Amino acid sequence: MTQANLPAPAADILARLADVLETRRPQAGGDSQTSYTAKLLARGPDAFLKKIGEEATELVMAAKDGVPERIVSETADLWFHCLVALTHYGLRPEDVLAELARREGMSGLEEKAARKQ
Ligand SMILES: N=c1c2ncn([C@@H]3O[C@H](COP(=O)(O)OP(=O)(O)OP(=O)(O)O)[C@@H](O)[C@H]3O)c2ncn1[C@@H]1O[C@H](COP(=O)(O)O)[C@@H](O)[C@H]1O
Repeated sequence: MTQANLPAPAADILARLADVLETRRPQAGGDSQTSYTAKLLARGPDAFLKKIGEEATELVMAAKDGVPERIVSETADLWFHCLVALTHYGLRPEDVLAELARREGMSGLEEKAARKQ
């Protein structure tokens, strides 16, 4: 899907998904019987952190195979589980987007060199 075909600005999609995930928290009454996210959040960090590891590995395998559809699908799975983790820790995709915005235009090589000083 190209940028032009996206149904809404990407940040809106992430924010809307995060809004849904917040309703799945145990404190918000998330129901493990009807929601995958609620089940994952109720099981605690070990459960969703393990999923992040699995999805990252699946993305690596998809990338090695070089099939674009699978790379996109596995990346979506990985992003979703990262959003579940952010939800647990009371963070939002906007926090990550702000960090990426802060880094915009900053060379990765310069940033790494600055870290060493
Ligand atoms: N974007 C997603 C999303 N991406 C992936 N997944 C789920 O992530 C799970 C993990 O994928 P796997 O390939 O590992 O499948 P699996 O072997 O069945 O997983 P496990 O049983 O081993 O955990 C699958 O059940 C997928 O359906 C998602 N589940 C939900 N969402 C979004 O979250 C919203 C809320 O979902 P619920 O909380 O389930 O209502 C949905 O409306 C969607 O917008």
